[in-house]
Amino acid sequence: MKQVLCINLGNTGTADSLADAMDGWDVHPVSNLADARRLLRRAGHAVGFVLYPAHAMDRAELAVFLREHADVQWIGIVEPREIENESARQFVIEHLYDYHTTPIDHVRLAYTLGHAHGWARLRQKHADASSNGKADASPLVGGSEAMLRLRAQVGRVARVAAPVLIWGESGSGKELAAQTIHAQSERAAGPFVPINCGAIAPNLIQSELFGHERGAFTGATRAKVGLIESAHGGTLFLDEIGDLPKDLQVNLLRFLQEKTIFRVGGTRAIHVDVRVVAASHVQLHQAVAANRFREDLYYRLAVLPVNVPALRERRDDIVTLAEHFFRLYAAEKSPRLQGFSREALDAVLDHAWPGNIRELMNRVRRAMVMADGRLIMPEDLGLGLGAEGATRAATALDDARERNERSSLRESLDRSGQNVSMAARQLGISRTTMYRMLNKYSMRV
Ligand SMILES: Nc1ncnc2c1ncn2[C@@H]1O[C@H](COP(=O)(O)OP(=O)(O)OP(=O)(O)O)[C@@H](O)[C@H]1O
Repeated sequence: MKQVLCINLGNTGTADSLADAMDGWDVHPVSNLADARRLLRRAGHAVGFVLYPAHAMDRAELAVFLREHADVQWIGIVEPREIENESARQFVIEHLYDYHTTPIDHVRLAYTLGHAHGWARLRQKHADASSNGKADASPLVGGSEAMLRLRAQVGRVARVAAPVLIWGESGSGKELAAQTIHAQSERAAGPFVPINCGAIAPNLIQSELFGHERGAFTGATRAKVGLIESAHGGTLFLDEIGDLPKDLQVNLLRFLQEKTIFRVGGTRAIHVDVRVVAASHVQLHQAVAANRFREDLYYRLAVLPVNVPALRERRDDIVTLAEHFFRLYAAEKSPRLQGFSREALDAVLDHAWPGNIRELMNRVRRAMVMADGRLIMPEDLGLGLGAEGATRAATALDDARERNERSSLRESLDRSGQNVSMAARQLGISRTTMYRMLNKYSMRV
């Protein structure tokens, strides 16, 4: 049965009647956007219903969500009095494939849904064909549906100048997606300047980003161009934007609005022409809700949202990527080593990849050094599956993942003599991610 997502943020009744009346369709109702994201990632719906929300805040969040999932054909259900409203009309025009007013005529709605589904499939085939043709041009390896969608999304946002907000787990490829956006944009000949907002000491971040004038503070013996200025004509990649201290969030917002900066200790406004691509491993709207991130800055940055899926959500890519990294690091291997054994590939497919693509890359590199025969064996990858692998098939994916994550953490800590930095390196994740995971599982070092 074909599946249709139904987003209902607060309206009542209509969603249930849709679920009952749409013969031949499996209607998945959700009442919040976190569930909608989860379901979409899992089922990859081609079409969806959107019940036009009554509250402005819901509408703003929904608009961001719909832009993020513009590959889905959305059909709006709107009350007749709402459609008299210009903002509702604009919403429909910008985000929806079609709309119906209540009371719903289910026969007519079924026609629309059928058309929307056909249209979605046509667009998907077209996107597949064009991204296959350009496969060599994109550094984003992978042929899974999720990856094709990501490549198409990256290509689309590269063509426009608005800010991009990339969300994805640690090591999933956010920076590579940002680099690809830059390389495919008009600014490709300009600089790509990455900044990890979480890695710069709080007392230095202002002058690192905005630069400083000579004598601005003790030790400032000469003027310094900041990272934002050094990206002039190119793209500024603000990684882990959620870690930016709140006082600097104001400065960044001002820069995004006015396109000028002031160096620390300076009085001259300097015009800087950069495109901003930000990334975060935490859902920024949650940081907004918790008052850790400015709402106005969030909406400025999230004009074009891009989701990078976790590796476990695109399992079709795992072997392709493992083989890609094998070729990439071929110079480091012994000439005898030919590739992966069947068992090693099974182990790779069985692993939950908490550290995503970076972990896969590091494990393949490690295995290429450890292997002493013609083929990489499972133990060369250091995945430590064993009994867990056997029981895995019978358990829910999430449970299996949590157990794998725990045991990977424990093993790497044991191997590194409880040294967190070393263990994080072995797992191919950052220290921050490592601490987050230790915290999540209440593990102590
Ligand atoms: N689709 C892909 N194809 C090939 N290589 C990839 C792909 N995605 C990521 N990589 C590689 O995996 C590594 C990790 O990716 P990247 O640094 O972009 O992740 P990230 O999400 O920015 O990580 P972090 O959250 O830790 O900053 C990089 O070496 C990158 O080149």
